[in-house]
This record gives sequence, C-alpha cells and structure tokens, in this order.
Amino acid sequence: MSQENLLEIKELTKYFKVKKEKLTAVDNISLSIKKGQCLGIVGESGCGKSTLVKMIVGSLKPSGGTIRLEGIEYLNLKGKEKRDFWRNIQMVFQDPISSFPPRMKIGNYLAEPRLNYDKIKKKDAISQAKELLEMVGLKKDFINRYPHELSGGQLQRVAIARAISVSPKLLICDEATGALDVTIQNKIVELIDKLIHKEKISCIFIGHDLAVVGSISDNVAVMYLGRIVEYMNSQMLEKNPLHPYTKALREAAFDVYCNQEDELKVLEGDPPSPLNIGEGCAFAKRCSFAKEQCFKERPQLKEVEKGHFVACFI
Ligand SMILES: Nc1ncnc2c1ncn2[C@@H]1O[C@H](COP(=O)(O)OP(=O)(O)OP(=O)(O)O)[C@@H](O)[C@H]1O
Repeated sequence: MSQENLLEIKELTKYFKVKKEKLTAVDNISLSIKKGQCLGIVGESGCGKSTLVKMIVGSLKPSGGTIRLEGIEYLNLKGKEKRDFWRNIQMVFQDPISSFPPRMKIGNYLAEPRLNYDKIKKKDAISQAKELLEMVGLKKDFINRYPHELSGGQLQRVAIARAISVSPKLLICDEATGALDVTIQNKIVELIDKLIHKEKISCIFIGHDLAVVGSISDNVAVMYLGRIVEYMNSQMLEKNPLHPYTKALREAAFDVYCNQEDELKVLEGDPPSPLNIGEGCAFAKRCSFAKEQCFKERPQLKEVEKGHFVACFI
C-alpha cells in the first residue's frame, strides 16, 4: 500500500441476483484516493455509483474484492474497533430533509456525533455546534431551530457540518447537490471544496453532472454500466477527455466547459441492461466511432498518458 493513499479499492465487484439472473452492478473496480484529495465519480443513473458507495460505507457486502482505509480492511472489523472506526468515513446525502429527525433541534443534531464518539459534555458539544454552524456560513442561533425552519441549502450546510464534526478522514458526498437549485448547488460545492482543503479531508464526490464533479475533484472516474471507462485528473477532463462516453457527458455539461451558445448535445439511447452486458464494449451500441472489435471484445482500462486511463479501442 502506498504511503500516500488513504483509500484503496481493489477488484471490487457486486452482483445482485434478479429472478435467477446475475445483475452486475459494480464490475471489478480498482481505485485509490490520496490523502487530502477529492475523487469525483460520474456516470448516468444506474451505472453503479450508489452500489459502490454502499460497499465503501459497509451497508452492502461486496461480492468480491477488497477495500482498505490506511491499509486496514475495515469491513472485517468487529466490536469496539468497528465502532471507533466509522467516524473516519462520513457521508452527505442528496436529500437533506430525509436525513434529519424532524423533532430534533439543529444544535442537538450537530452535537450528537461528538457526544456518541467522544463522550464530551453536552455544553461543550453545543458550543462546538455553534462553531460548526459559523464554519458552514450559518448563524449560531440556528442551534435552536428545527429542520423544517431551514431551507434545503441551509439543511445541506448543517448536514456537511455534522459530517465534519468528528474530523473524518474521508467525506463521501453522494449527489449532495443534486436536489438543490443551481445557484445554491454552486455555493454548496464551494463550501465542500473549502472545508476539505481546510480540514485536509479526502473526499469522494459523486454526481451525474460532469461539470459539477469536475469543478471540485482532483481526479475523476467515469463509470459506465458498473465499470470505470476513463480515469484522469480534472485538467485532462477539461482539455483532453478520450472516451467517447466522457466526451458525450462533457458536451452535455455545456454550462462550464462549452460556450453557452453551442447547441446542447444529448447522449442518445439507453445503456444496455446490466443483466445482459454481452461480450463487447458496453458503450458500443451508443458509440458513433464503434468498429467491429468493439462489439466482440471488452476493452480493458489502460494508461495512455501518465495518470490517464481509458477503456476504449479507439
Ligand atoms: N438491491 C438491488 N437489487 C437488484 N439490483 C440492484 C439493487 N441495487 C441496485 N441494483 C441495480 O444495480 C445497478 C446499479 O445501481 P446503482 O443504484 O448503484 O446506480 P447509480 O449509478 O447509483 O444510479 P442513480 O444515480 O440513479 O442512483 C442498477 O441496474 C440497479 O437497478
């Protein structure tokens, strides 16, 4: 294990049994995240993003492969070690309101993780809650409010504050801005960006919008039907994406990368069923460059320049 890597995922796979058939949701994925870096994961609905995250946070058991944080295969931990471990990985979800207990004041909600993990005094936890609120750009007196008294964007700030309250090593944002309108979305992305750098937290930022994901991430993995089809840093994503699928996503993300006057190109067709991916490249049927080989053989992820990996024969 490299000294610098915080998270290492090796050959991770998840199958589901659907009516006696095997559905491949995550197919042999290997990834690593360095300390303090943000990895973006992008792909259309159904490509396996949530399944991948559920395995990282221990809510789904992998069918194969390993996940290590600082070298520890943490999914096998038991008892106190397991309890203590989980503060290291915190999540922010898409829908802020559903993750809040409606009758719990914001102050108590923010104080709860420190009370549980560190057994600090309630008075100290509430005072830290006020600091956390200020850190995420909210007023201290929000501690006395209930979730329904806050907007979606404000609630998402509180969710982020709670996630960082226990000084995690890895913050996972699963479509964390997806339910917010665009101006609020940008502010939340800026906030996450500022906090992960200030607190030196590594981050996995998941979304279906390449522009949003690219704007916060150091490296981006593009997923298609359970596999990574391209992995590169955000400069390569902006200047030289190579996989036809990444290019199509990039063109669709016109607001950041393209001239707003350009015609918006939409990716046509649906991905094939994960029950029946077939032999060839899973993207071949939607790819305007596909040649005979693409329908017969599965392209493997290969390094084409330093740090830039692509699974494509073209
Ligand atoms: N519990 C399950 N049982 C059977 N199939 C599942 C299960 N969970 C997910 N899947 C299937 O696995 C594939 C990947 O789903 P997943 O939710 O990981 O995709 P996603 O990229 O997160 O999509 P979205 O952006 O819509 O959340 C899909 O085909 C989905 O239908």
